[in-house]
Order: sequence, then structure tokens, then C-alpha cells
Amino acid sequence: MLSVTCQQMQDIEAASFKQGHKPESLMEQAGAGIAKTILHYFPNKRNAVAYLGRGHNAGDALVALRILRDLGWQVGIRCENALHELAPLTRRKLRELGDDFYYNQKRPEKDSIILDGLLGIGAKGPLREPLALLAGEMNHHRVQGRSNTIAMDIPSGINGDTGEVYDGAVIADLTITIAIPKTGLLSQNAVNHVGSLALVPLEALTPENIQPSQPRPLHLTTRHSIKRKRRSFDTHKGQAGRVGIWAGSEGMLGAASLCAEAAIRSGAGLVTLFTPPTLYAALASITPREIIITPSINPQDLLKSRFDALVIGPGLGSPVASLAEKLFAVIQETELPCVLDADMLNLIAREKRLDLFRKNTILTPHPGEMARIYPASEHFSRVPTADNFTSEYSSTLLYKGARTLVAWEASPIYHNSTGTPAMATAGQGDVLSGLIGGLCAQGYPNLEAARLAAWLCGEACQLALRESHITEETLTASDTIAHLAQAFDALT
Ligand SMILES: NC(=O)C1=CN([C@@H]2O[C@H](COP(=O)(O)OP(=O)(O)OC[C@H]3O[C@@H](n4cnc5c(N)ncnc54)[C@H](OP(=O)(O)O)[C@@H]3O)[C@@H](O)[C@H]2O)[C@H](O)CC1
Ligand SMILES: [K+]
Repeated sequence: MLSVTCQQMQDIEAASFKQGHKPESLMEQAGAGIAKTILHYFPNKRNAVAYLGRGHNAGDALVALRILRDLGWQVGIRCENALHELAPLTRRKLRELGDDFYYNQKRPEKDSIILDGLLGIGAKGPLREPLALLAGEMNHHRVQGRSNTIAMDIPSGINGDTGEVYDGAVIADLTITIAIPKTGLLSQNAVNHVGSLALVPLEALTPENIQPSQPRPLHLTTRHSIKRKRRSFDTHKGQAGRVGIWAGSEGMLGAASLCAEAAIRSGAGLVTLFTPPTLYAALASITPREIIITPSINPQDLLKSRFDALVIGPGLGSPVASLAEKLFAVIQETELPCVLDADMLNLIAREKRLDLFRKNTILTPHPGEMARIYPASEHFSRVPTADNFTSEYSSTLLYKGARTLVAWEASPIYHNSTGTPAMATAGQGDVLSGLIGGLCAQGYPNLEAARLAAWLCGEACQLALRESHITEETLTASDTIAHLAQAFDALT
């Protein structure tokens, strides 16, 4: 969905009021959506404390808190403003929760949810007291009590238009933005304060007829903006998509295996993994039985079978010159959607074969690989890099990072909403490339496949963290694959 400035959001809101929508009804919908999102990502938590400012942002937090309390959660509030200073609607939402909460204020216990309802789109400039004090308290409890902070709409102390981070700004693990994403949330500066993103859409408030505030529109990919395909009843495995993968080298068998497993878990009907004959036995012993493993020394084999999409590169290492030439020839020749990942990108950079970045290719560089294929990226921040690169080359680009970007030609620059720092671990990229290949093989257009795969990987990891045996430290790429089903389900 297109992102908007706070002023644009306020204008859309004002227009909806003119059409008869009521602020209280919107706040109830927002609060209900926030509570639902909290239950989706943190179903095992039982304690929440809402930090309140004076405005309607606090009202959203109070509605969510009331719903959680009614479900049996222990809840509390922190507010340093006098009751008469609260906006009338916010005051009403506090009364519905119970005035006792105001007189018996609570600080978050260990392992709580902290709701940031200090400031939303009505924020102006750096945090003033008493909110600065409360923001400091929230950040302290997040770290000391290992709690999770969830920002209502915008983390307080972040400029919602530019992403500028003011002193003492709230650090959120998840920002639940209301109705339409705010442009500042997508800024690279703010990423450590915004955390992962979720959207609560409100039917009355949509960005129709809004002019993007940037020359190249910045969009957020959320669960609502991706359409999951349904299969017809008589689908057979040949129609479900055939993926050909060239991956792996000595010492990097896991990359090939993870990539192939993710491809089959994406829904592809047949996945064939080509591997040097010397690695065959070892690879067969760690790869799921559903994968066809074909020993090969000639990448031309990728063109001989009837595949619907190709993935080339995970764990490829540094192939000898003759193999490199053959891989280049395949990429040159194929018209299939073709994911170029990891060492294949390094090889293309090293041999200066950027002519291979054709329209059917999907490139998945992390910042280091990006710097190799496109040295100009070192002089630009991420969005201009994605913008310039896709203006120069006709590939679909998936630029990995804490906020993965997906773009193609003059498309909007799509910012992925899901993900967690737990993903900073080996193998996640191999899963991602396998997933993209599998989705392309099923007929998702390249741009959609890349957006969906990035969203699914991030969502799978966020959902994996709900389990008691998986933590930020222990999550692995296999856990990502194991939670793809839950991520797909979250789309429907
Ligand atoms: N978008 C929608 O249609 C909906 C939004 N909802 C939620 O409402 C907020 C916006 O609420 P609003 O009341 O307009 O504004 P805030 O809650 O952000 O806060 C305004 C008050 O905060 C004071 N303020 C402003 N800047 C600062 C600062 N830097 N430090 C301290 N205090 C600040 C401001 O005081 P003034 O003295 O400046 O007037 C206001 O008192 C939106 O973000 C959503 O969360 C709806 O609930 C659903 C529909
Ligand atoms: K907030």
C-alpha cells in the first residue's frame, strides 16, 4: 500500500468525517485490529502496560488494552498527564477501561507487552515532557525486563514524514500502523525504532486519489496487499510448477539443500537440484526425499528439462572458469524466470557480466553483494540505490536488509513489513531464493513472487519466535521453512 505523510493522513481522516464516519468508531476498529495483531504475534503473553499521551493515539492503545483485559490479560497504564488534559474521546476510552487504572498505575513486569500510545500523527517535533520521561521509562523496561514494545501507529519521537529520530525516541519491536503506512516509518534512519511493521486497514480510510509524496512511490507490502493463489481442484504436479536449481559446492551443501526444500515448500510440484557428481551422496543424505537430485557437470542440463523457473547460485562457491562460462551461457539463453543469488551475483560482478541482468532475472543481493554488482550503491542510501539500479537494469531487484526492498523498472519501491533480527543467521538467503523460484514456477509474476517470498520468510520467523523453544538466538533457517505453513495461512 502507498505510504502517506501525516498531513495526507489527517486530510483523508477529515474527508471521511465529512462523509459521516465517526472518530470513535474508527478508534474502536483501530484498537480491535491492534489487539488482534498483538494476539497473532504474542499469543503467549499475558501482561500489557499502555503508556499514554493526551491524544487519540492513546485512545487506540486504551481500546486494545480493554480487549486484552477482557480476554484475561493483566493490564495497566502509565500516564503523566492530568485527566482533564486528555482529549475527550481518549478520556472516554480510559473511563471504559476503568478510572482505577489511572489512580493505580503500573510499570511493566518482566516479559510484558509495552504499548506506546504517547504520540501518533499529531506529534510535532522532539518529545516534550512529560512524554520524554515516559519514553525513557519504556525503553528501560524493554531492555531490563526483556519486554516487547509495540508502537501504536508511529513510535513516539520519530518524525512520521521523514523518519528523523528525535532524542529519547521509543524503540519498538513492532509498529502497528493505522489505516495507511506513514512514509517516515519506511526510512532507513528509523528502522531500529520501528521494528517490524503491521497494518490495521480501516475501510473508511484508503489512499485513493492521493499523490505520492516521493517521485518514485514508496509502498509497504503487508498481508493485505498480497494475493495468494488458489489451485483448481484438478491441478497435477506438472502444473504446480517445476523448479530447476543449480547450487552447492564442497563445504556448502546446506545452502543447496535449504534452497531446494524451500522451493518444494513454496508449493512447487517438482524441484530438481543439480549438483556436481562428487557431492551427490552427501547432498542426498541431507535433502528431503521429495527433491530430485541430479548429478551434473553441465549447467546446460537446466535448459534440457521442462522447468518453469530456475534458481542459480546458493552455495555455489567460486566455480572454475569453464563452469562459470557455462552458467553465463544458461543465463544468457533462458527466457524462464531466473533467480540469481549469492555467489552467482559475485561471479557476475567479478567477470563484469552485468549484461546478464535481463528482464526475466530476479536478483537477491545483500548490501555486500550489491556493492559488488553495483559499486555506486556505496554512495547512496538504500532507496536511491534500488531506484537507480532498477532504472539502469531491467531485472527485478530484491535488496535484502532489515527492511528488504523489492522493485522493478518504474514500479513503486516496495518495503517489506515482516522480519526480525533473529533472521541474521546463515541460510535465510538460500530459503528466500528457493521460495522465489518456487513461486515463479507457480505463475506468480517475478515482482509479486519476490514481494511474497520476502514477506513469507519474515512472517515465518516472527511466528517461529512465538514458540518457547525458539528464541532470537536459536532461530535457524530450518525453523523458517518449518513455519512457512503458518506464514501462508496468515495471508488468508
Ligand atoms: N488516522 C486516523 O484516521 C485515525 C487515527 N487514530 C489515532 O489517532 C492518532 C492521532 O491522534 P491525535 O489526537 O491527532 O494526535 P496524537 O495522539 O498523536 O497526539 C496529539 C497530542 O500530543 C501533543 N504533542 C504533539 N507533539 C508533541 C511532542 N513532541 N511532545 C509532547 N507532546 C506532543 C499535542 O499537544 P499540543 O500541545 O502540541 O497540542 C496533542 O495534545 C493516530 O496516530 C492514530 O493512532 C484513530 O484512533 C483512528 C483513526
Ligand atoms: K505511538
